[in-house]
Amino acid sequence: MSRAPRRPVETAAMLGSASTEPSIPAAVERGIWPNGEHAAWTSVRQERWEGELQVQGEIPIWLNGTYLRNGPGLWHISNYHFRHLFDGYATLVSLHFEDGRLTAAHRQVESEAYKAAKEKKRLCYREFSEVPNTHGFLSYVGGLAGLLSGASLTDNANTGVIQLGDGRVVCLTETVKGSILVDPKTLDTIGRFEYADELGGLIHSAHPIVTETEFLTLLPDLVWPGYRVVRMEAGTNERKVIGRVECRGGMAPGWVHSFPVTKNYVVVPEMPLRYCAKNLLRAEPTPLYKFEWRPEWGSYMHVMCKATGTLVASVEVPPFVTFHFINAYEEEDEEGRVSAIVADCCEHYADASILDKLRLQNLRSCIGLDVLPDARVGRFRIPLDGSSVGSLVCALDPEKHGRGMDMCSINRRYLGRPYRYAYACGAQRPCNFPNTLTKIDLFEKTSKNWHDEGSIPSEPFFVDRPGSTEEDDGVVISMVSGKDGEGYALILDGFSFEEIARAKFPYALPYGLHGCWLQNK
Ligand SMILES: CC(=O)/C=C/C=C(C)/C=C/C1=C(C)CCCC1(C)C
Ligand SMILES: CC(/C=C/C=O)=C\C=C\C=O
Ligand SMILES: [Fe+2]
Repeated sequence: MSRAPRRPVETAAMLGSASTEPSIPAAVERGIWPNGEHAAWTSVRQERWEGELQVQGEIPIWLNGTYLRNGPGLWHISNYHFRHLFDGYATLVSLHFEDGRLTAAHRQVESEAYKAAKEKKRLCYREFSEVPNTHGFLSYVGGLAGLLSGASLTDNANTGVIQLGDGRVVCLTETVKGSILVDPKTLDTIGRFEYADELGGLIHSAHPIVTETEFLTLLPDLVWPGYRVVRMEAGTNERKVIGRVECRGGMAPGWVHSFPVTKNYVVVPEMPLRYCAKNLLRAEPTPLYKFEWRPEWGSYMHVMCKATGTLVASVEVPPFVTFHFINAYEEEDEEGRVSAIVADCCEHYADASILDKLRLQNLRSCIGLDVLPDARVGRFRIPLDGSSVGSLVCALDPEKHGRGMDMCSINRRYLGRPYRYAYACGAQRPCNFPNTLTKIDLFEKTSKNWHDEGSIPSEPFFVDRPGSTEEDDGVVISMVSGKDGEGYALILDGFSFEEIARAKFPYALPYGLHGCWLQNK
């Protein structure tokens, strides 16, 4: 049984084309998108492009380096259209700043999944919600074996991009095999990042914590429900286990898209949104995809000492749903002993329906409708005094960011330390997706917001000014998909949150997820 295409073939000639000149259909130039779609949710026009951008305003002369952003930018193969935002093949975008000038480029990441789809003109690996066609019992068994061995899992590294302490640049997703080395100058795919250890594991957190000295991540264990906390020293490919956390509740670990750290501790969240074996095996997606909602299994925060692997706390907390932790830090009592950990996240009021709201059909068809579920800065307090319960509250009035918020960054120098400012996408309602950029002041409990009607900005990424001493002394970079088929790189001042420069791309780029900054040495 072959699947019927869900939507008519799009105009964008994509798989296979490698032209460096943008070819923009006349209708798109006039701002009319095929099927009335927004550029944010329309597949990237071509495999690659690079060129200099004209800058309006002024790029600070100190901003010297490259901002890389990854995301799922291609949502169809031939005439087969993917369902979910997270299914798209990875599109890597770069903005290279030098002496006030800006050159940009984008290029598809050449994962095995992408190359096979291009060659065979069909889906060949399991993506976030898509499963390749199977026929009959034997292929069901084959599918099961492929899932258990990891052979059928995608390596489509579409979630983020990081720079390791030794300078290597890696695109990542939730599957371990989807760790792909790229050349940040050419955006060429170099090849798979091979972990030189025996840890195995098919999935990991999409958001490792990366510093100059180490890479920390979580490997969820679906067989013996728990998480291994692992560390890879900069300059090596070898992960070593720091320790293991057993799940407190239920038969499967919770989804760990991200996790927070403090100076001395790794925090392992155990969400009620759990991996689900039955849903992993299904060919057709459920509203919670590979997961299930199990609040009765409890919600927990575990705290592990980074140096020793000792579990120092494991507390029950109210149910929560988060993709992204913002930051965490240690609180001390009068004697200077660490008495609690504060961990902040983009929290969706324990409502997992946000996952299904990220279906492309919903994103494309509900523009302007107020269907974005509420979200807040959720602040956990995890006591380290032996208490069994932690708390979760709003860190500020969610109205300050339009009751929507996700896709956050901070000044990286404050990672794991007390901090004041978070940058995120927020909401100006009515909307079906975050459509503003917000700077949140967690001391004053206020915000500054940027909005361009009809536009969808991607994650605001804070870059600090070399030599700065104030936390918000720097710029915030975002890439914006405009409503009329235009797209631009946007630079906001970190302190005032006012626009200081923008530079138009030759054509709008789709929405992207996470980025990193590579400082020119
Ligand atoms: C883009 C993003 O934020 C998340 C992507 C998640 C992916 C690609 C998850 C893939 C998975 C499979 C292909 C099977 C196993 C489970 C799971 C990790 C959800
Ligand atoms: C786009 C997104 C999650 C991305 C994961 O990497 C969440 C958006 C939430 C909307 O409020
Ligand atoms: Fe993410």
